[in-house]
Amino acid sequence: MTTQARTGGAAPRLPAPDEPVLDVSGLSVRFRMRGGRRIAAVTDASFRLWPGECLALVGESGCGKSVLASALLGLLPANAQTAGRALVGGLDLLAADERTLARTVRGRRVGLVPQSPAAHLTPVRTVRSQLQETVRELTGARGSGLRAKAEAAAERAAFPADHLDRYPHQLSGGLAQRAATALALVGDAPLLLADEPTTGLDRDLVDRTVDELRRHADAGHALLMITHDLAAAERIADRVAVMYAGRIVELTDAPAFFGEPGPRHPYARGLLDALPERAFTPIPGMPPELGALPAGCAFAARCEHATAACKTVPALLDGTACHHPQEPTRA
Ligand SMILES: Nc1ncnc2c1ncn2[C@@H]1O[C@H](COP(=O)(O)OP(=O)(O)OP(=O)(O)O)[C@@H](O)[C@H]1O
Ligand code: NI
Repeated sequence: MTTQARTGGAAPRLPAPDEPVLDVSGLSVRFRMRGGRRIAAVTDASFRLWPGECLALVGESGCGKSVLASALLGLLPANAQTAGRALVGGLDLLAADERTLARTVRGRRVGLVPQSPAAHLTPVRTVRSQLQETVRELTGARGSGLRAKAEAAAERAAFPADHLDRYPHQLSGGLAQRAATALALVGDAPLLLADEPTTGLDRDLVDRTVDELRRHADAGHALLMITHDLAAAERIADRVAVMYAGRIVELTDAPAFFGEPGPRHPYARGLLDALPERAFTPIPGMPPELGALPAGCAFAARCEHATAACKTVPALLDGTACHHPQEPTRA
């Protein structure tokens, strides 16, 4: 499915600096499976995103990051059930019907750099043609302005001009990624969701893409950046949200997270300590199945600090959902 809207008109204005661009509360997503099994992909996520802010959403593969983003765009499959609220400019994205999502949300209020760009590009059309169509739909540009705007969009995402006449199957993963980023920036949506926007790029291009996304945020847009790449997160983010088994377990300022005093949730500490440039010590054990979550804290089975208290689910208090938040001890 294309994530760009299909009708003409100007992009919505950016909200005032004192209004959140996105206000998510109690967002949960369940997948109903055959045999009555339910997968708890996202549970009770609450956060706000402000104009000009980048929030990096990090966590191991399968913890629910992409499902959270898909829920905001109404892109979940039919067996998904959502609960909670996600307000953008007064509209609850979780309650909006498909027509509203297609006409006013995707590409306009909320842009998406999808996790699998190749699957989101139209296979039978060149990158130039897709960019021009998106520019026409989302900005109303016509005639010669169209070509120039499409080329400028490509340039912003470091997509080489001499590859614009290629078809998606003629692109490497990294080039498809950049084409998807270019498409996502066109509508100038107040909120941009970037799901692993640097996958398949070498370090220079990671930095270039991240810096372009940072400029996009600095221009007043809100950016939710989903990534495995903690170095990229450190480079771009104002705040960091750590997800574990479908829940946000830590939500804190990026400098405090990556520097001093460091994360307070033992899982978040473990994520950082697993980095080669840090302790290079992986967290022992595996995350639980989202179809069979334990009662209580989902991290307890892997946590050296776990006690009987961890048999209940900890609330997110002061940015950490843990019964034993770690106090700063780093040297
Ligand atoms: N359509 C679906 N039906 C059932 N389960 C699903 C569906 N889509 C996703 N899931 C499950 O939801 C969980 C969260 O998936 P999600 O794609 O959000 O993970 P992620 O954090 O984005 O991982 P990655 O970093 O690998 O992209 C996974 O356990 C996944 O198997
Ligand atoms: Ni994902």
